[in-house]
Amino acid sequence: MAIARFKALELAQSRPTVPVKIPTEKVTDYYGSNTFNDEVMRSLLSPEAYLKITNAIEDGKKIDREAADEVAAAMKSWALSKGVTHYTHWFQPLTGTTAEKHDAFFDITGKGKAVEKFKGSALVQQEPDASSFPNGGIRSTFEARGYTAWDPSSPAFIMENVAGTATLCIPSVFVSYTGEALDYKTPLLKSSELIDKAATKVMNEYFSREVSKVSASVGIEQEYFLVDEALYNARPDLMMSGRTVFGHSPAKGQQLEDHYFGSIPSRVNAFMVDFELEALKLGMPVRTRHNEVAPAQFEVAPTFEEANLACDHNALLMDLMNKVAAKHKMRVLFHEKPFSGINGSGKHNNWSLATDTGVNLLGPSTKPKENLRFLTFFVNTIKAVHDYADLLRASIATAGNEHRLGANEAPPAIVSIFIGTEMTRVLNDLENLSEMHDIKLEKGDNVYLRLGINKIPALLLDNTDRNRTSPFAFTGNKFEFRAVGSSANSAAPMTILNTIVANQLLQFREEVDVYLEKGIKKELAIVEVLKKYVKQSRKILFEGNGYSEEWAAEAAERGLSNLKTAPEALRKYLDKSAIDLFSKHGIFNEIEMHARYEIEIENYIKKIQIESRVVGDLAINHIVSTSLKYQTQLVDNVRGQKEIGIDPQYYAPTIEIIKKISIYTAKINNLVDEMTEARKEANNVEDTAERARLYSTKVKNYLEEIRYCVDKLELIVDDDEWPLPKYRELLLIR
Ligand SMILES: NC(=O)CC[C@H](N)C(=O)O
Repeated sequence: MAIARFKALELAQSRPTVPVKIPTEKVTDYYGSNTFNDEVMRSLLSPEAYLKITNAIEDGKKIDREAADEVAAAMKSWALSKGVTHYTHWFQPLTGTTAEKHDAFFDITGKGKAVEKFKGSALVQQEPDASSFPNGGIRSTFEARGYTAWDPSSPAFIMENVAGTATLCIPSVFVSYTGEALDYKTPLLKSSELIDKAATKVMNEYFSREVSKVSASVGIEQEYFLVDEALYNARPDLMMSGRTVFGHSPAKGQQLEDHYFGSIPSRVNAFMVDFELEALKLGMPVRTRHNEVAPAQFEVAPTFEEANLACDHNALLMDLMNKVAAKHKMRVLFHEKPFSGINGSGKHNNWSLATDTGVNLLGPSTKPKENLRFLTFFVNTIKAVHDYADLLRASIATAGNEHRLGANEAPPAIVSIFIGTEMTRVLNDLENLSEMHDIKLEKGDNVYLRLGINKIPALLLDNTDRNRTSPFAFTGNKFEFRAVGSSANSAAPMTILNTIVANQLLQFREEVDVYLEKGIKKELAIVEVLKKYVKQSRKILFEGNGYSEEWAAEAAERGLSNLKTAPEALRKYLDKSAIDLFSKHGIFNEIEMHARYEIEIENYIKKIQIESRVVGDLAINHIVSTSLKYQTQLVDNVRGQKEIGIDPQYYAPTIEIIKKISIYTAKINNLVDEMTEARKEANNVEDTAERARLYSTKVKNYLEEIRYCVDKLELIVDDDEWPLPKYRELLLIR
């Protein structure tokens, strides 16, 4: 009997729901209580220091040494009062997880006495050894220095550790000794500044002088799977690669559509309540929880926040979920496709632009003037996505997402935009407007009426259609970038989106200004440029089924890219147009672009390499060995039947099973050998792009072929002997 599997099953089934201590106070009383927030700063800092730090938060102004010392002292006393013993610069290196190195607050004086110490200099900058973080060839190991620097715009927070201790975490950027970014946050901050400048200029010149800041906001829906810890531990593939490399689909998967929004199982509910509680204390506005489409799949969604904060919070939330799940004897799977054949997990990024005067620039309005503003930002976003679709595709390209894209409500690899029937009609009307110079305005004429812009209906959110096969969908007052994978750091795609839209807005201004210089009325000039953009961007708009073969053919005809594999997509980072765009705006220099490409491509190779090794090991040690043992039992059985004179027609089917086992096990043995050879061949290739190509084609194909044989054996071999928890067992979470 497959002892480990059945033990795990028994354990999983007998687990009690872990009780959660619910605070007696209201959420509003403890929301953000573990953050060094505005209220805390106001109460602990001198008015001068408070002003300096708020300027730094809002306008990115530098903080002088004196103020930094004061903030550090305040942070320290606040943290100590909450039982914190250590502090760390908390950053997001390009590994995809968060990093922290804890230092104690106490120091030893010359006389050997312990004193509490935390200076402004330690708050502002730290110098971790950077040599073990991915750098894409920027630094050689002998020049290992890297710096982390405090990002005052994201509040410091207290992370409670399982052992009952707590650490003060200071959100930071991470750069190399020579100044290149080695993290996700640095370019995101730069892109936020860029889009602020570009959008504010457009607002000030054409729509409102009052606006002094525009921020990109993001609401990040996080999908994930939960698996019982014992079952997880009995699946080496989950442990090592984050996904199941084998597993026959269960008789009942998601086909009855009875899980989505269904009642949440009690253990899961306790887990959700528990991590949300911690998240709320950390100032994360988590508001929504529900069952997702696939069995054992769930979602958590906070309301939107400023992009940098939203991305920090999402990275922190994932970390928190992992920690809290351990308490509940569960594991969170953030992989994009942990189970084949059912829904994968995305991280839908709901992106918009908001002014400091409280206006959502992607929100349509009933007022004609405001609608022209809405159309300006709406159409410019479409144009940006049209022009730089490949970069958006590159920004979500990973080994995990490659498994997800193209099926089960995840978008395909072709980037297109869905805007719904209402907005399609509005853009059609806009495009069909007569030439601007044909519009003769009489004195007292209403320009909006003449342009037909007054007619845009206020779109009701509920009215907007949904299209789950679209990678980039307008959902009434924001764009939802659905293609982002569930394990991704959102800062990467958001950096790209901010940059391309900012670049587009700057271009828009130049084009409108040409008309203005000719003395043409502002509204007409704006409409004329938007009209042109709609015409130019037509091919990216698609309302139909993104999975259909017709769409792939039509997209090709339209000239849209269909970058099926991650290596093909990542290569777009090295196009001249991409390097020019990012260096022009100071987001990435050429060295950084190459480094990011190298890191992503290496990561891709390593992931497939790990999967391939896991497949090889499991197939031989677990599957083939078990199958052959079972086959021997069948052979003995047939021999016995023969011996006692049973009519051969009755054991002929058993002989068929014996033959099938021989066929599949032999095939697996051969395929595993060939796959190992393919890996060797790929590993010998110096050029990373070519190596990645070999992994994404040759090596990866073997994974599927081997899986096919293993899944067939799963249907034949005695259930009592099957070593790996089956899909129906893994997916049954209570
Ligand atoms: N209901 C949904 O939105 C499903 C989304 C899907 N899980 C994805 O991969 O993105």
